[in-house]
Amino acid sequence: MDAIVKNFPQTNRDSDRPSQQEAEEAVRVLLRWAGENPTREGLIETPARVVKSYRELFAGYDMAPEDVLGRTFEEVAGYDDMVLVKDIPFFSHCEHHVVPIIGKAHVAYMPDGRVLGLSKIARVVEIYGRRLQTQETMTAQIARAIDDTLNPRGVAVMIEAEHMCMAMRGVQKQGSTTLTTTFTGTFKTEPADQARFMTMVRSR
Ligand SMILES: Nc1nc2c(ncn2[C@@H]2O[C@H](COP(=O)(O)OP(=O)(O)OP(=O)(O)O)[C@@H](O)[C@H]2O)c(=O)[nH]1
Ligand SMILES: [Zn+2]
Repeated sequence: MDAIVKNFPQTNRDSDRPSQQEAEEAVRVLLRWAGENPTREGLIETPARVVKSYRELFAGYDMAPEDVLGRTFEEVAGYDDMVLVKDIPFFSHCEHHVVPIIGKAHVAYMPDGRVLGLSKIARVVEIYGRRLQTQETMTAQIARAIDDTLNPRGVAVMIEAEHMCMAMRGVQKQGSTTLTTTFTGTFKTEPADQARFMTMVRSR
């Protein structure tokens, strides 16, 4: 088993993937399941468009967080306080219904000599967002990826999101927000650091 599959068990190798033709046929079956006629003019190209958009919406299976987190900087004039990137918007899909999750991630860490390029934090959110998810898993995965690659003194991740599977179907509650947090290191052991993270996330 290669390292990527071991560390990121959701990651599917190309050899496990069905052919484009098989994927398009599956879309035709679902269109028929929904009550449609996939041979009508407006739907002829739809299976090809859907499978193409799946590669984009689920592009996170082809990316590994350690690739984007590998590059770090040490020259920060001794800066060793919290770095927080907040309000990172993301779209994901819930693994139960394959329906969108729409939310924002707030990600902070306490550097230990090294810092990350700021865009790399947003890229990690992208990688995990573009997979089938539960919000809890995604929150923990972002924290763990930064912890493992940067070895900071602590990581704090908060995600706030609306689950369309709760809004458009099922219980049909629009506008409810789910909040999840993962704290490691100093954010876990020092209540003051955790409180400062919360205050900074909430400040406008
Ligand atoms: N914990 C957690 N649950 C989620 C997430 N996304 C969706 N769910 C829930 O997953 C559950 C799946 O429940 P099931 O009873 O197996 O499926 P269901 O019959 O479609 O459930 P309903 O949504 O209640 O109609 C639902 O309660 C969803 O709200 C998530 O990110 N985290
Ligand atoms: Zn769902």
